[in-house]
Amino acid sequence: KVYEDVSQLPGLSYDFVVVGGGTAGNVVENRLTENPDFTVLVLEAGVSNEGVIDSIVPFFVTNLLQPNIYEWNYTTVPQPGLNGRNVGNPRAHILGGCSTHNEMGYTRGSADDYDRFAAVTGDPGWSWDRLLPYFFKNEKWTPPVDQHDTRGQYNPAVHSTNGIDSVSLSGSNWPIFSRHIIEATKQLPNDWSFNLDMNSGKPLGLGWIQTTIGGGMRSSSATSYLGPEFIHRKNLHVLLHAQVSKLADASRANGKLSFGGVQFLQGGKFFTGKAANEIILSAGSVGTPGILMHSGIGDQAALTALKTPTLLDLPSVGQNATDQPSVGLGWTVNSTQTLDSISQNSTRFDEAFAEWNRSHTGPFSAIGTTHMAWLRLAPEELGSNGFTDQSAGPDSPHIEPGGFGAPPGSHSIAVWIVVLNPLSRGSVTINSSDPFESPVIDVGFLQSNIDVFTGREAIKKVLNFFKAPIWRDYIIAPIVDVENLTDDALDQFIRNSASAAFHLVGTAAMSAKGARYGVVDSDLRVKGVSRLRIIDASVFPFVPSSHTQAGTYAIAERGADLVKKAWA
Ligand SMILES: Cc1cc2nc3c(=O)[nH]c(=O)nc-3n(C[C@H](O)[C@H](O)[C@H](O)COP(=O)(O)OP(=O)(O)OC[C@H]3O[C@@H](n4cnc5c(N)ncnc54)[C@H](O)[C@@H]3O)c2cc1C
Repeated sequence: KVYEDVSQLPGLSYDFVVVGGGTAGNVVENRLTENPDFTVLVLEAGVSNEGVIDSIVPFFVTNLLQPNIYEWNYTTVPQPGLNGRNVGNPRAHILGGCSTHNEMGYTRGSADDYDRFAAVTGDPGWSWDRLLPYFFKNEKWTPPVDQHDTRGQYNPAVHSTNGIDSVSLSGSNWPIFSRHIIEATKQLPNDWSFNLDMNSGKPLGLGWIQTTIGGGMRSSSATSYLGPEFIHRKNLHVLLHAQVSKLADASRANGKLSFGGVQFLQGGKFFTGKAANEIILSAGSVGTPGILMHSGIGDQAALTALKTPTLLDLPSVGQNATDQPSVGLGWTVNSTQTLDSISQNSTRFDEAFAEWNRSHTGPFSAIGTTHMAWLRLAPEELGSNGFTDQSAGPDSPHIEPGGFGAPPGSHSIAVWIVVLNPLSRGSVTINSSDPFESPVIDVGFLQSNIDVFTGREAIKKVLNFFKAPIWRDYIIAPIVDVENLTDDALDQFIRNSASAAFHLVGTAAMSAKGARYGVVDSDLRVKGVSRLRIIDASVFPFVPSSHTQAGTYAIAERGADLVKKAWA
């Protein structure tokens, strides 16, 4: 059951306390409470997702990214690589976490990505082959809401219809634009081959977008893992408006640190949720390292400077922060079949909303993006410029010219270009001993020249894509003309316009047991602490060459299994 007030809870002593009812947290709590003998308390700082229309209607996705109560409203520190600009770093403050406000793209990444996880942790359980069953446990492949013929748009063999979180092809495509896109893959088969399914472990090429949408509505970890068939379990208690300040009741047994509970604030008062078995941090790539540091787990020198007593010197906490820089390009087009024809026209907007209210169909049932593409730079392109390949392997893309179709203005199309495997790293740290102060988020964007080079080559590839003959009568003009810029000018364009893809990971990264770096071991246990695990996107050792929710779900499914087995 979901509770709004701590006084409604039957008590504060549980077998497990999960911090954060977000994307990963809700998977963990669902799977743990499959065992009726386990009691689970979930502490979520944010608000309820019930009835939040901007979260339910896929077309309204960007409304949630404005400063509002559903957001922690973070920005990064000024980024030298972005000529001193800071960029937004949205994090959801609502049940379901970022799965309740993200852009719903469902992309797993490459098999190489996860095989690299297995290699750096020394645990084959994180390899693609061993994680695929966990992707399947999460995914409930669902027909698109318009029931269109999906043959030739995905490969059923790499999907599961038995999971919990709905994934579907778009229920509203833009036929003219889509025809052009697919024709362009035929005209440029070498660089832009068609890929039937980007979620097979081999994502290279261009294919139809898959999204976490079911029946024309967003499927989040809150609507799926806490759906009606689960939320009434007697052993599952989810408390909203409960912001965790730190781990509590520290003790040492056999030289190992452990915590008996979690301190949280609600309605101006502090409480402690007690965990007899384990505490699981699922507060995300910003929240989790912050809670660790405020609990005295982190770099000793930094904690001492803030007069926070160090209980465990673990310098990797908050380091290795990785997000993907992204730039947008747009073109005005010779077509009225563009999103702005709805978003800028109140009559058509009202019609589309009425259709969605009637049947959850029509343009509001989808996000407006039709396709995604995943490309590699040639090894010799990197080598001749003195760079080393940062991708996880030969089937992994370096760049995503994704999000084809979203409009920046009137009768126009846009492409978002993402540098998928940045070499630059940043950090999430604290500069106050007050746990309710915002953490310091530094995404370290474009500090490494290879990241700027990759962005520049990506832009050139996208410009070439729109030179395919099929676009001749469709594209009118670029919104910002970067065609004839020198490389130096293009680099400045990137530094002046890049923002984040919002795929922050790695701030509590896994490493091999015994490694002298990293925050959790390959069983997701915090190194040097007993009965404390981290299960969220912060444990990724590298950002996958994709968006991050599918990987987060798979990690959470396996993480929950590890916990269940430990306490079986
Ligand atoms: C705007 C945006 C768009 C995105 N689009 C996509 C996309 O299209 N496709 C994709 O694959 N990925 C996307 N992502 C990334 C993806 O959604 C995230 O990587 C993933 O959801 C992270 O899951 P998580 O469980 O680690 O954290 P979250 O889902 O953020 O969960 C953390 C939860 O912990 C809570 N919390 C934090 N601190 C505390 C505290 N102290 N006390 C109590 N509770 C706390 C938060 O409120 C939150 O509910 C997007 C992300 C953003 C922000």
